[in-house]
Amino acid sequence: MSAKIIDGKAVAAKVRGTIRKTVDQLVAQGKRRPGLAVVLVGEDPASQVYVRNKKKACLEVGFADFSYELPADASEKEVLALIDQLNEHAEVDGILVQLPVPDHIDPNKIIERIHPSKDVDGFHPYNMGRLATRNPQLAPCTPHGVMTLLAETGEPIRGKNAVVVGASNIVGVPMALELLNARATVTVCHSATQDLPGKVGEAEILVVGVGIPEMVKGEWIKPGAIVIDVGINRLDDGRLVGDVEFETARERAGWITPVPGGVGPMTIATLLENTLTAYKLREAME
Ligand SMILES: Nc1nc(=O)c2c([nH]1)NC[C@@H]1CN(c3ccc(C(=O)N[C@@H](CCC(=O)O)C(=O)O)cc3)C=[N+]21
Repeated sequence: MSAKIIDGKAVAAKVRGTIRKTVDQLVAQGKRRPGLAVVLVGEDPASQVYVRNKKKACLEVGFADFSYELPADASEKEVLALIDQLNEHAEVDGILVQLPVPDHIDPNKIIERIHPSKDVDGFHPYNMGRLATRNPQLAPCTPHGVMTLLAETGEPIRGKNAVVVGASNIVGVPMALELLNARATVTVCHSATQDLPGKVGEAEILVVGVGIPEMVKGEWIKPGAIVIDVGINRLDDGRLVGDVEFETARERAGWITPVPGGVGPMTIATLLENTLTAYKLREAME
């Protein structure tokens, strides 16, 4: 058996098309465009690529782009002052500070300074709390994008054994909450987990986000499982691979996401969805 491929690039393009239509309608009604501010501190080459992709997607759907590039030695105070300014900015609906930030800046301070109604990353404790209490407003983009990909398979989630490998604030934990809210039975594995292969082997839905190239082996996977690979690892030879050993995993899985072209493009499409949600929230308040 060979798994069906979940084409994240295609699903993301479809989502962008829907957003584009909504924006066109807003503009036709004489309303302003949704606005997204992406803030990059420093010159990390990978971050520069991601930020460029976000700006491109933002313009493609007709959003206004308010982007800022600060030098690597910008102080925490300066970044916080910029966030204060963007929190007040009438035409900015979403604020995203690209992570990681340089070492002299505390990422938690940055995340908590963004007003929750403009927190399109969904990283603020307010938005994480809303997700944890089953009343999500702006949910973290990668896990929410994964839910869109799962919906695309047409396979039910309710009652399934879901295993999340990785327990980070931005992927594993919100992913577990999303799956729990969809009524899966959720196991979260991390670096202290015993018998990872055994746990993975019980997954009917497997989501892996650890940042270790090809760490989950194909032979661990339950035949027919849905495998979602959140990892994006650049190898020394330039190849881009996920956290799952793709070629062996696809022999056993029922569905699988590729890297690249799987979860990555969906994360950006979900960021645009969140920006539109933030716009609607603010417009209703005004
Ligand atoms: N505040 C913040 N929010 C983020 O959402 C955030 C962040 N910081 N820091 C870094 C990570 C990483 N991330 C990606 C988004 C899209 C792709 C993506 O589109 N990848 C393509 C191409 C990858 C490539 O060619 O390098 C793919 O997988 O097909 C990848 C990675 C968002 N992040």
